[in-house]
Amino acid sequence: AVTLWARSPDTAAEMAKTRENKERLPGIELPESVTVTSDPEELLKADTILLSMPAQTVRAFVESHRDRLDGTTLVACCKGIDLETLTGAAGTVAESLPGAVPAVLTGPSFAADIARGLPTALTLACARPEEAIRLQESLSTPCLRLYRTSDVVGAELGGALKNVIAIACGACIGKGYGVSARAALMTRGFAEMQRLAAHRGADPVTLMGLSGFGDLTLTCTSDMSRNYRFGLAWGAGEDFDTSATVEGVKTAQAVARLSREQGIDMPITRLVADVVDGEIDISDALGQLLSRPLKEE
Ligand SMILES: NC(=O)C1=CN([C@@H]2O[C@H](COP(=O)(O)OP(=O)(O)OC[C@H]3O[C@@H](n4cnc5c(N)ncnc54)[C@H](OP(=O)(O)O)[C@@H]3O)[C@@H](O)[C@H]2O)C=CC1
Ligand SMILES: O=C(CO)COP(=O)(O)O
Repeated sequence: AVTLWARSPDTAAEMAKTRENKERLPGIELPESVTVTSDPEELLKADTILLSMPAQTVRAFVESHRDRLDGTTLVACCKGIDLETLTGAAGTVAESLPGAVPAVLTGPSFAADIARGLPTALTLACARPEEAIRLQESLSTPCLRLYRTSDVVGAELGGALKNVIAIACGACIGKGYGVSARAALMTRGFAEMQRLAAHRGADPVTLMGLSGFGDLTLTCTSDMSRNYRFGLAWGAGEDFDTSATVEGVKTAQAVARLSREQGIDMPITRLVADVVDGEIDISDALGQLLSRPLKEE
């Protein structure tokens, strides 16, 4: 049985009545088998909980429901790095809930595509082999093919870091710099992702898979992506809906801090953070990238 827990009783009641989330996923009917609730005690009944919320909200959520979540398998579906602790959601779960099993579900996928039953392939990461197999089997469907890895750190970082590069790519296109420049940003952005992941002990192979290269490709080239669209609007000097979840903004700030503190070369990510912080504009950021000393690839 699947239960959809919403934090707001009004939202849960509306979804239970209309079988739709008009704000978040309009036009998609909830399957009959899904029960909707806002009762936190329902969390106690679950053997597996998928955390589908913005990355910056996970820590407070986990802490406020600590007693209801400890001992459960928690699958992080969010893609971001916590601005205060500089960890991803699985890292937050591991630190806050010693009895829980952290896992990650990530990879190239728009919610609207999955909800429509379009074919999708994702990465399921869990350090415990038996639990990884259980999750892979129970979350796969005829349209949703899950690949398995034990590299939680690598899977989590790929999904978080690509959002920052997607903002840069959107800005590049929005500013009119062209698709060749975007290909350069994607490739050199991927090099930054690999560098940080290696520093964190991730397997480079994970980054080359769905959760890294796969999601980078999707997010940097599709205007279904909020991170990419945010960058597009930024580059074009247009307004963007501030209520939209654009994970790459805070993740850029978090990762820029991490790269400075740990001495990891991540020029694109740092410049996205500088532009977010209003320290430089996009043309200056490009100028800085192009004027760096020439080096080996
Ligand atoms: N949308 C997509 O296509 C994909 C999204 N993701 C990732 O999933 C994560 C969530 O994104 P998405 O669902 O699109 O974002 P949305 O902004 O559409 O929805 C956020 C959800 O989180 C809930 N929420 C917000 N704050 C809290 C909180 N403090 N405690 C509990 N629940 C909260 C919201 O509830 P409420 O409605 O009450 O505000 C809502 O249900 C992000 O990290 C994103 O990168 C990953 C792959 C695809
Ligand atoms: O992660 C995603 C696609 O895999 C969703 O991207 P956005 O959060 O940029 O919309």
